[in-house]
Amino acid sequence: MASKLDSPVQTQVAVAVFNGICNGEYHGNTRARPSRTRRVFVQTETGCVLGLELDRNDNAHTVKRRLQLALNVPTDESSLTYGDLTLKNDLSAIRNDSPLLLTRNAMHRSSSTPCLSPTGKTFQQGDQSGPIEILGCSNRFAGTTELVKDIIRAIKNGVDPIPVNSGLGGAYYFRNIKGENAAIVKPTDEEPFAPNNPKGFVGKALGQPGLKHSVRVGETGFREVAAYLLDYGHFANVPPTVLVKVTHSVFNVNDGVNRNKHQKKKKVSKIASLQQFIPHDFDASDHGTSSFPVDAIHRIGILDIRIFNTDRHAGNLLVRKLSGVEGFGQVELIPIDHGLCLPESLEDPYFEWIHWPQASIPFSADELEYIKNLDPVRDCDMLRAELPMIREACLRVLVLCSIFLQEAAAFGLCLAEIGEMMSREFHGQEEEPSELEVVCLEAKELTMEIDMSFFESDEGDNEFQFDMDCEAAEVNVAPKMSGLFAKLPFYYRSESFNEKNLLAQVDENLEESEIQVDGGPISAAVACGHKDDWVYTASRLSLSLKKVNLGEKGFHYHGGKQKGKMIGYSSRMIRSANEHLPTSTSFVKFADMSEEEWNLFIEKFKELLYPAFAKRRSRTIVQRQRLGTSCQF
Ligand SMILES: Nc1ncnc2c1ncn2[C@@H]1O[C@H](COP(=O)(O)OP(=O)(O)OP(=O)(O)O)[C@@H](O)[C@H]1O
Repeated sequence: MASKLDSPVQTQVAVAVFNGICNGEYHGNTRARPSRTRRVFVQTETGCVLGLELDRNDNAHTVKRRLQLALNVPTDESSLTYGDLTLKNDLSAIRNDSPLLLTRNAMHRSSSTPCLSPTGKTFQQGDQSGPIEILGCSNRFAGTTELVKDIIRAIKNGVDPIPVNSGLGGAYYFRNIKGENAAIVKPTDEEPFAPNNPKGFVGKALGQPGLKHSVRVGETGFREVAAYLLDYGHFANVPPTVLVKVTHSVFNVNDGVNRNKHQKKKKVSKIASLQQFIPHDFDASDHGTSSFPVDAIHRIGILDIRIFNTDRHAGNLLVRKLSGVEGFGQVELIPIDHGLCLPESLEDPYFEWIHWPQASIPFSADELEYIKNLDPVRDCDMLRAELPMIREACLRVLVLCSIFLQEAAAFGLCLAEIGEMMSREFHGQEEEPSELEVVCLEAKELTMEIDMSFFESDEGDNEFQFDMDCEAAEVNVAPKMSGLFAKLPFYYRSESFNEKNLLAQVDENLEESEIQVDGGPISAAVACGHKDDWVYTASRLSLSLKKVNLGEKGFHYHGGKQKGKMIGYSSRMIRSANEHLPTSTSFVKFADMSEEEWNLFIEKFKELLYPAFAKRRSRTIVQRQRLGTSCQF
């Protein structure tokens, strides 16, 4: 079959239930769907959305055959994916209203065949379904249904959406019948670097690593929804957010040479996040932060830590002045833009609040209670049910960060300390793993069986691979290691990289390190009740450092693969979906662990946390002593 993939996306055609059009069964949105069918939305890597009804007898092959008709691409040249799953045959895991991604296989992707896009005239018609459809039917979205109805009424009355100028991605204010902003809609194919980004940030296909390497292009939308769903009880004030299929002519479609040619003429359908518009006065970058309530910052910070937010800059905190006598001078904070949370592996997070004084004030009793009651396992189950396309690796980040938060808060660390432990430090061009990452590296080593033959130096590369047992290298290594060692918990550090000395150092440090817990100074070891674990941990130091390459370009962690075998395949096939992510930017990955390894890893992770917290606490005390009393609250 002759593929016509070399034509760029000329129209981003929404084909409502196009199989219905093909077989003459489609009767618009009013058709009662037989219970055995499910509707899915197939999104091509260029952002085109095709509605499709699945019959009970359908399998991946029959679906691809139907897509072949629409897109004129041979079925063996494309893959159909659903979150972590590459659909080979069975479609039973697919839920109603799910978005699937159709991508061309790598060998068929070249600059001369750039796009999967509908070709036949049959498919070049407007969407016959509603202008906005919520994907998923959970009662958690009940509040948003009215909002969507208001917007649909406005659209039908000619109140068009308005493009938002700020931000890097495509975004649109959808309005109510009075012309007031009611929601902000962000199409997934208009994100930064996505094919239809209207602001010039293009160049990647959906599913490829995006602005943040561990968040794929086209996958910020469900993250926005995840943040809302995780914000139980509206604790952090995330505005209601849903995933929608939305059809309108306002959206941007890049068209190669004739960019945006059809933008104003054609209705196109997109998968997008839709978030309630919250009227506000400014954002946190426009205003001094001293008036920001402590509890609002704590609540937003707690959310940011749970979801490992990599994008909490001041522009993503809206500020609303409270009116009335009681509210005079007070403000409300509204956190927005959670598209870069829950990365597939640990990155460098960004927490604007980290140096705000409010973040150094201890958590209140209510906040501690909220943190204690978090249940990451339940959170994952909820997200799997509501957002079945979410990747398992993202859920592992959620679990890890929730545990980290719970243990840190129970230990007595404040928000700023927890945020600092999660943040990387940069020395010149070099990026160092965060304290959290160092703990993860160690926990991973304790979890995995080490194949010593893995440790080989990279020939022809300037990077130095640290080998703790190589005494000859000690003198040279020490200066280079100082950066990492500064980050390592003190029980790891030793001048001579010798296990015996390490243990001695551990004991010495244990004696020296007195920390304040509940008002009284006690030794870190006693406070944590983990002294034996510490000794064990120190004896394993060599293992964790051996996989950290040090060189002029910084640290590179080589985890996951062992010589002669691949470790960590889970039954859910999550690793295969992770292959496109560049390794250089992540020190720690979770996708390459099997269920068993993951569970063991979490156990080890928990064991290692207390000494790391004690170390952080002692650093904080030293910092405060240096700064004097002016910083005390
Ligand atoms: N829920 C909301 N209510 C009111 N205004 C909003 C809301 N969400 C976003 N905005 C406004 O729209 C602008 C762009 O939104 P947003 O920052 O989410 O887009 P973005 O393209 O992801 O931006 P960035 O490049 O900063 O990541 C914001 O600066 C803010 O002014």
